[in-house]
Amino acid sequence: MQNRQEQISQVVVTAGQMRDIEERIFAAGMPVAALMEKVAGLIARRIQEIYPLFERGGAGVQGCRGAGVQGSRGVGGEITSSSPSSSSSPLLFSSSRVGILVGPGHNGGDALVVARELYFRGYEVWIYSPFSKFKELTSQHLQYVRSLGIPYYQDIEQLPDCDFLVDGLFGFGLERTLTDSIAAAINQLNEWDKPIISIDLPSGLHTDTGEVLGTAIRATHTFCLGLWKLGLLQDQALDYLGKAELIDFDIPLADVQAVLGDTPKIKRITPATALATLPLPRPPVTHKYKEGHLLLICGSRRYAGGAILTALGARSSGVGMLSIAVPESLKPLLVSHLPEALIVGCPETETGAIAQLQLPEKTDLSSFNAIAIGPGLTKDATAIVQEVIASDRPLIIDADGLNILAQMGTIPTLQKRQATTILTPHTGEFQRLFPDIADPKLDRVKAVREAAAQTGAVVLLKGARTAIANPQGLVWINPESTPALARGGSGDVLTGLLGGLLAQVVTKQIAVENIVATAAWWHSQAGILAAEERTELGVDAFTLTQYLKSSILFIKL
Ligand SMILES: NC(=O)C1=CN([C@@H]2O[C@H](COP(=O)(O)OP(=O)(O)OC[C@H]3O[C@@H](n4cnc5c(N)ncnc54)[C@H](O)[C@@H]3O)[C@@H](O)[C@H]2O)[C@@H](O)CC1
Ligand SMILES: Nc1ncnc2c1ncn2[C@@H]1O[C@H](COP(=O)(O)OP(=O)(O)O)[C@@H](O)[C@H]1O
Ligand SMILES: [K+]
Repeated sequence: MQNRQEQISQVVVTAGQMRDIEERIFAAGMPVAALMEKVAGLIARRIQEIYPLFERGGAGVQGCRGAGVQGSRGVGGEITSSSPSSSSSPLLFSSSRVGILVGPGHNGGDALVVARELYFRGYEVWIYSPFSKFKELTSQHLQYVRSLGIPYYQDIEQLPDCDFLVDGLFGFGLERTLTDSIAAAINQLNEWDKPIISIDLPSGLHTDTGEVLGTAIRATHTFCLGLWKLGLLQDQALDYLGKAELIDFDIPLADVQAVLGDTPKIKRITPATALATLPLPRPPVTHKYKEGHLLLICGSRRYAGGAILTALGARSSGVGMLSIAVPESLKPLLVSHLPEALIVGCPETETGAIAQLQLPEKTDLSSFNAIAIGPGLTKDATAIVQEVIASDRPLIIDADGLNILAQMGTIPTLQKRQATTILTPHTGEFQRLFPDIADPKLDRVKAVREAAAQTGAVVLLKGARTAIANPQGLVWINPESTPALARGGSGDVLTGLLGGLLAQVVTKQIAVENIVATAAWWHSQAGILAAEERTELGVDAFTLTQYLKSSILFIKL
């Protein structure tokens, strides 16, 4: 049984689902005001950790940015206080200065409670809200903070210079495109280039698609409340989120289950979900053919490197046996890079692509637990793509394999397949495969779901937040990655890794989409680790294969 924290960290909700979950909590007796108090208290405490009071005049300066106190646009404040962080000798404190952006709904209410708490902790607090009508609870909080003497501005130009801002303009209640003065204010706030902590989500983002509704706050931190909102896991939102974290406010799992129920779920891949699928530990008594036999079909005279990278990705998976079909002329090259693999040299077309599969004697496609085809093939390798699609083997199709599949007619071709099929397109390949599915850039999760439903395949749509769907509508999203992976060849490595993993576990009653999710997670974690050690510029595809093998990844778990 997974613990609560692990279960909560997998959950992804839409605005509608979040509203229904909250409704259940309120209907069960939790007062709305009490929940707001609790949530905002957690936010205020987290803010104090990230931006502790700026301390002046004593030893051990612990403030976040000295620049905030000098060179200010507006009034700087100084108070003498014995705050919880003071030592026995009285110190002079200069409070950190916070601008609180308040919207008309409960996102604004959360922000006002944060304002009050930070004020009492010694921060210098200013409130900005251009609205004249507020929800009742929000209005009460506004009245109270004003009674405390916290300055309140309706014109953005009047808001004094701050060290950081807290964005409580809109949360999941945003329904319409932002225009006019509020849009202008958001643009102005972004131009100030101050750190901004967004409550729940950066104001202006669509909660489900991550689309920018006119304009949006560019946050440095996003504190997602209670459960991960789907929009925060969509590529188009990433530029706006900064560092995103979940503020868990103890939503009962029973309420989450009651709302999400049996409907297909969207889930975040976590280290625990990835680990559960890895073929570890190995049984003590085993042999190479029991640990999976993968056939890779890849490469051409033109794209020899793609074959090497795919093969190195497969090697990193720990697969028991690796066979690699390449054009005959590439055989010496592959042997020199992967001495342990069985290299199958195949007859070539005039252009140097694989013309047909020529397996060794006593071997046919049924000898393999899985096949991965595509990287570096060129579009001249049509015959072999047709042959493996017609086979009954678990199959991964990538790169030129996908382009050939698109020419064959994606949906009618795949509907005939009985065995497992996995497609791993990037956005361009996806559009060629599925020209009738609405632009995947606008809602990647919806697009990948439709693709899986139409083909009966598991579809992995590559991107900054790779999304994986099975034909029943279950979606996994990879919540962590690095732009260091945006380099030629890193997709080839993923195909090999996934192939090797699939060959090892396909017979173990593990859901195929879980295997795909684990490969995507492993690939990204290796990229993150490599980028930490070598910067985002240091993760070429070959280096990535070295990091895939790093045991640190699994020791971390
Ligand atoms: N009830 C509570 O105590 C809790 C509050 N939470 C907070 O409440 C938020 C949701 O609150 P709400 O449902 O009030 O919604 P929001 O505060 O997100 O925004 C809704 C308000 O904005 C207005 N609005 C929507 N689109 C607009 C536009 N384009 N231009 C101008 N005004 C627009 C609506 O009329 C409404 O007044 C969450 O995001 C979260 O911050 C919860 O997360 C936690 C529990
Ligand atoms: N900005 C990014 N952030 C995280 N991962 C990325 C980013 N851009 C690309 N990737 C990952 O890098 C890989 C690129 O694959 P692909 O486009 O097939 O490249 P290639 O065909 O050159 O190998 C995919 O796994 C993708 O998810
Ligand atoms: K917000």
